[in-house]
Amino acid sequence: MTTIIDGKQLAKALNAQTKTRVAALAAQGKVPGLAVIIVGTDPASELYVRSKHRKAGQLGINSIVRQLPATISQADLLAVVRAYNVDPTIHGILVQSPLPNGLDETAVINAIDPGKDVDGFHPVNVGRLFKNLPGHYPVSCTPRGIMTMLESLQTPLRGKHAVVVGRSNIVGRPMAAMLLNADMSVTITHKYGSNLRALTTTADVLVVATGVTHLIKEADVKPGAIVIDVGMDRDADGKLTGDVDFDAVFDKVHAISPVPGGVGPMTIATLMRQTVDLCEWSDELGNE
Ligand SMILES: Nc1nc(=O)c2c([nH]1)NC[C@@H]1CN(c3ccc(C(=O)N[C@@H](CCC(=O)O)C(=O)O)cc3)C=[N+]21
Repeated sequence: MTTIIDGKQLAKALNAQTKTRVAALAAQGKVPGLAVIIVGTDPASELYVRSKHRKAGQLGINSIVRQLPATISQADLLAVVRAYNVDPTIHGILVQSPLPNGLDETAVINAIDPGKDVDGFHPVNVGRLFKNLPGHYPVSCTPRGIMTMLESLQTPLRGKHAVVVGRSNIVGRPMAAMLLNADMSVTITHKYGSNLRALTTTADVLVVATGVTHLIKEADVKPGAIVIDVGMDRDADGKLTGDVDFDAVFDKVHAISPVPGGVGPMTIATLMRQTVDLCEWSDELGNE
């Protein structure tokens, strides 16, 4: 029997824990604060930002959405970020990606206080993750949520082989680091890999984040594998689907995450969790 890794259900459980932690902080007079900066009016970005804002409200997190015009200058955008850096009511700052053309996303990420970097995109936090440093720091929410999904299976990861298909800064690279930190052997490839199938068929854990609809078919997976689909693609009918042909691989694998209802809800739940983490850590991180 194949296990469907139900991201919606896992997100619900995680959000319940987060809500309890928010209540405990409230008893100390603390309210976690999240500032979401969105530049321009891209409908998909507005949709994501709205769902984060709604979830934060449900959990008792103080979420501020700051929508700025696409015509804003780089200097003015940096000034907005810096103002949140020194705002004691804000514990997490998120700049919705992608930024409109003409704005330098790297410079904006670099301007975020690493102690308020709720996306885990700042190079200081990326460096900590890649060095597997001890201590408290934020990491990228999608791969952190995927680690929670893998833990829910209660299958030992140590010594097993993970293959990550995708090398983005948001998913592929930090995912590989987290799996390596979990004592797995890790192979990173991407949609240009000419030997893709030779690699993916050796994966005990296969994480696919390419944006290529149904890139992974039945012949591309190892029997009994755990498959995590990070794709958010539209099929010919405009329906949301993943990078894995779910129906084709289903009977062959041990466990698989669906799209929708898999990684997406866990990304948002992990963002909420990490906002509360940053609030709890704020004394030691020196931003209060
Ligand atoms: N600074 C920044 N941080 C982000 O975390 C970030 C970002 N920029 N830019 C865009 C991506 C995308 N993203 C998603 C989160 C949840 C779902 C999600 O919950 N999806 C639902 C389906 C939603 C639908 O039906 O369209 C699901 O998979 O079940 C999707 C996409 C966060 N992102």
